[in-house]
Amino acid sequence: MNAVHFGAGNIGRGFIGCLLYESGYNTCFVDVNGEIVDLLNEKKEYTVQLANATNEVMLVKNVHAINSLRDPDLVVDAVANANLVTAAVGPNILPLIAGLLANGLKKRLMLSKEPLTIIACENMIGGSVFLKEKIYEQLNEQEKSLFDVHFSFPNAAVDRIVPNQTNDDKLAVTVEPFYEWIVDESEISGENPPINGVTFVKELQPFIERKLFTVNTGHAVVAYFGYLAGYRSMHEALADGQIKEMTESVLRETSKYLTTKYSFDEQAHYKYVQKIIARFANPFITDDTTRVGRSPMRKLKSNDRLVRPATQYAEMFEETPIYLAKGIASALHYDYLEDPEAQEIQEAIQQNGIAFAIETFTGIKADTVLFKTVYEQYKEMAKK
Ligand SMILES: NC(=O)c1ccc[n+]([C@@H]2O[C@H](COP(=O)([O-])OP(=O)(O)OC[C@H]3O[C@@H](n4cnc5c(N)ncnc54)[C@H](O)[C@@H]3O)[C@@H](O)[C@H]2O)c1
Ligand SMILES: O=P(O)(O)OC[C@@H](O)[C@@H](O)[C@H](O)[C@H](O)CO
Repeated sequence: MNAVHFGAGNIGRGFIGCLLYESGYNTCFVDVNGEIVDLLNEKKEYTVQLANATNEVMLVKNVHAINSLRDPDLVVDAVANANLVTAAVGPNILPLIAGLLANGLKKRLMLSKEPLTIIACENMIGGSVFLKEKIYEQLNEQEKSLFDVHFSFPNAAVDRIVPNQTNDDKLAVTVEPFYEWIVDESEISGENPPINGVTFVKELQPFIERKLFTVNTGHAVVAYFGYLAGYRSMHEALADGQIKEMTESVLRETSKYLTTKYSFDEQAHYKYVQKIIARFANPFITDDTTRVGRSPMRKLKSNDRLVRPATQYAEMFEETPIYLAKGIASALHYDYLEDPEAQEIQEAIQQNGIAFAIETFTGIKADTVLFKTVYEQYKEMAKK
């Protein structure tokens, strides 16, 4: 079985590649990082080490790679011959891989009538459907109808903390032991693709919201509160009692929203939250506040981890989630020089003021109490 995976980065090698190998696939990574591509082609294997007391190391074999900038035609051929396509490139990059995927899938239709599943493994709601939309922008009506018959794009939720890597071996990845990959099988035509470790569900929404608004909301606020307090590592940030307490308060707000909306058992959800906070504090992992806080424009979007639970909470309970508002305000303060999105936000604030920035980046309506609270929290933080 052949798998093509776009993005040979942290989650690509450290999670998806690992499960694909264990499931018996030959995996072709597609990436624009020439060094990683060349190393994968030279070694044809890499290691994944668990960040726990065992330090267990797994060898991932049967891999090679294509540099999509250098050899786009090879990518088209690889997609045409694939039994499964996955991606973990980041939501902002999905539109950039859509063209090659469209060409690969068109070519595949000439070679095979077998159904094919394409899964975007990104931290976003509706990632695979978003990729599908970007691919369909490149098709005529007849091609769209054929794609509808042969290809499915089930949304997914992926969870495993994989920090930026600092190993001497550039291919080696250290990952937390925990993982979860949930795929919406209601969107799959034909058989579910055989992937060890994947949970197929009939309705993804509760799972992706639970993951995004617990793991990623909690992670993001530790990163932003931590960065503003001068911490560069997630450990330092979490060791600060005030930040830990504020993070727990944020997660109490998302828990109230999630358990009400999806009727989750409150005790079971509380345990889920505690487990996640313990994962953030895993002493065997070193993670940076600037990795976790990366791309604040993306993280502040109305459908993402900060604003969506806040607006939903405000609507559902007719009360303002004060700690989520603090989290949003802290993301608006995030000014890391090496993050272009952080710089864009800071420039917008300098040129047009914070009210403009809140409206522009979060989409929160100016006449709401939530807007006013974010505004006040931003000003309050600026005094410190
Ligand atoms: N790292 C984690 O803990 C984690 C966990 C769950 C989900 N995710 C999600 O997985 C996705 C990737 O995150 P990551 O941490 O692996 O990031 P990463 O930066 O380590 O990996 C992204 C990879 O995509 C490659 N890339 C960039 N442009 C490309 C293009 N045009 N074509 C092909 N490849 C391209 C990059 O070179 C890089 O190797 C994100 O959506 C992230 O939210 C990450
Ligand atoms: O990847 P991002 O930028 O959406 O979010 C940063 C981290 O919160 C994220 O990568 C987590 O480590 C991951 O989602 C854990 O499953």
